[in-house]
Amino acid sequence: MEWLRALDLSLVQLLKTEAEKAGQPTEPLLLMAIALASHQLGRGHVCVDLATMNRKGYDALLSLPPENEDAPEYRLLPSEVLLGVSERDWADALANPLLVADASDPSAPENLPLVRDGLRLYLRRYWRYEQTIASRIEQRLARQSAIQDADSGDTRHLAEALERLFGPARPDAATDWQRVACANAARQGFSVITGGPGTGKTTTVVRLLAALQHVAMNRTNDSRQLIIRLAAPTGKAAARLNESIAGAIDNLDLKAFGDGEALRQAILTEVTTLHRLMGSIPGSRQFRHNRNNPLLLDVLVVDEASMVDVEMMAQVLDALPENAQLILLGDKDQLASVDAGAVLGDLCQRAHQGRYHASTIAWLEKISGCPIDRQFMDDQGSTLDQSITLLRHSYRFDAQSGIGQLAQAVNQAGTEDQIVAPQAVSGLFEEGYSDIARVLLPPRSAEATISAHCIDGGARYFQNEGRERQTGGKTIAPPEGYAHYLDVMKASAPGVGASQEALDQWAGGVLKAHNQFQVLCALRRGPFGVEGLNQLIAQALRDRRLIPATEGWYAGRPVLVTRNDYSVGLMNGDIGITLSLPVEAENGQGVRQILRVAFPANDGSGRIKWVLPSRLHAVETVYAMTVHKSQGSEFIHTCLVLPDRTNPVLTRELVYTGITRARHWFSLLLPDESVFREAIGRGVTRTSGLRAALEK
Ligand SMILES: Nc1ncnc2c1ncn2[C@@H]1O[C@H](COP(=O)(O)OP(=O)(O)OP(=O)(O)O)[C@@H](O)[C@H]1O
Repeated sequence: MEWLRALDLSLVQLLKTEAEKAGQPTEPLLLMAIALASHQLGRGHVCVDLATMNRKGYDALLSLPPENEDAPEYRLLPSEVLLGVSERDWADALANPLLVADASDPSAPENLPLVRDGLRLYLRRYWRYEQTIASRIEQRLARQSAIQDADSGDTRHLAEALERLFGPARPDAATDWQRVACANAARQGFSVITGGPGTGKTTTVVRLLAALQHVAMNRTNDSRQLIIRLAAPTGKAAARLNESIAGAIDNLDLKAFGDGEALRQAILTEVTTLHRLMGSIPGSRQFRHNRNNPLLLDVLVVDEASMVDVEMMAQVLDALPENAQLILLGDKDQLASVDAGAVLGDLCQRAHQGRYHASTIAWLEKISGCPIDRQFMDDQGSTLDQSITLLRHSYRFDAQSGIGQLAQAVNQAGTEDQIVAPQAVSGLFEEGYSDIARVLLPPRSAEATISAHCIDGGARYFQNEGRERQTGGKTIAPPEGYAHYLDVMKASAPGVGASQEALDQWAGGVLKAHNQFQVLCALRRGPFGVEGLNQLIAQALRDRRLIPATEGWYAGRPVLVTRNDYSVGLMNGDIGITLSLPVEAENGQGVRQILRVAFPANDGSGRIKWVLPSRLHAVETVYAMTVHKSQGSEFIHTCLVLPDRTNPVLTRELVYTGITRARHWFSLLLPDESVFREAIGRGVTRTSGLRAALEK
């Protein structure tokens, strides 16, 4: 069983030895279950659901074969090894009191390495994370707030704030889900606001914060300003939110509030990363803030929550003060976290159905002033369902936007009810949208086609070569490729003795130009993976003399930080560009060039952080990056390259996440159309018991 990792096998060996030492024999089937639980964790599943083991398609759920293009043909796949093993057999094998605790048995020891819940088998640590998340969310949902009483002073102030922020109520108009989301999130200690790109999550949260501050600052007996903190899982996502929040706060019309400017100041908040917020301790999985040392805040907003794994989510929930409010923002349809769990996806599984109780609808209609269609009513809905609001209208992508249409169609393709057939999604590329293009790579000249596209942006593949495109009254510049930032870098390079300000301005311009284009791909290895594409694109740039013919560090090299590095203040996912600065030679004769890597400071200030290449230990060249790594980022022109063969990594969520990284242009490069169709027909199912735990 070559598909098991060394890590899985050593865990099995360790537990087998321990059990044998204690005189408890271990059944081969139990060892297999442990190996599978460990293997699945490595693939992002919080546990293994043994009840699904013999089902068709299980090998794919196990992500087999793995993404390595050269993966050997396995002699025996799990479905073959386990042929004929029944649920009864698994249940018998798990009955091992030395290794496996039964979650339904309150007297089971709390130090056993494994926990079973029915036929779901967990490594204990992950079981604990899931339980912590479920119980902390439940506690928050059970807490009554004054706002839930429709006649309280707080509720009157909330309705008043919504009216001032959104205008007079219009019970005859279509539902304004942003307004409903504000009301819904304000009424409880835990809430989720989810929606696709441009549906107004940031706009909504800024209004929500203004409404919450207005309520808090107008309490008669305990008036005070709330301590609000905003956080995102990566530095890049935090930086993007910092920018969009600052813009949304500036644009907020607060004239209707007597104390408008004070309110604006009260919601001005810097976005930080979750790691910084929690106080990471070098070399430890623990944070300074935990249950015994809670965070000092009243409201915590976590953006890009789809990227938060179970471990981080459990630690954040544990460190929240009891009375604080937690608001998760994110796109439920995006790829889940790199590490185990799919918390946002699990929580929002039924978001599109609403499932609001009649009492919830009555309250929301009264406070928000918006009518809510009865199709969203269901008295059988869970308490969790009441806390979730889905924003359903994209303000960024209108009906003319191919990116918006494509993202929506991909999302709906291959779902149980097959709203859109995968073929119909491919058909969108032929329907005359000006912002999307598909390039079928000819087998003999695939490399040359990719190279040319990445250098000049492939405007020729877009309608009217991408010229004179108007959106929202603005003209959009045609799509660029990597030649653009390299041109900007050379054309605006400062001379010797340039001031720090001039250098920063130059670097800022180059970084902005670099953000015009990014190649994304699904895999790491192979000619269509990060490694192959990085080499191909770098070579093409060298051949055109756009970058020097040197390996290692050179002017123009874009790098991606792959690990948080607190000593230089860089976070996983940060992108910097290597620049060559002219300095006077020490002997005063002539000029020499020194290399520095310029990163955006990522604090919304627009400042530049200059780092010596030798101080960067975990970076890689980033002409191409995986879609996974691109989460939380956005590029003006995003180019997604798919491989020539299908692979379990290629899923609907991956394609959707890739498309939604594009702001104005999206191009899809692929050797084989069927790979795209198969990818969007395959959804990611991450096994977890979170939803079940919350609905018990
Ligand atoms: N109610 C609205 N009316 C008009 N324009 C709006 C409204 N809500 C949002 N917008 C505009 O739509 C764009 C996207 O909004 P916003 O950035 O809040 O969305 P988002 O969901 O946070 O996007 P992202 O995909 O970046 O996460 C912005 O330009 C914003 O000004």
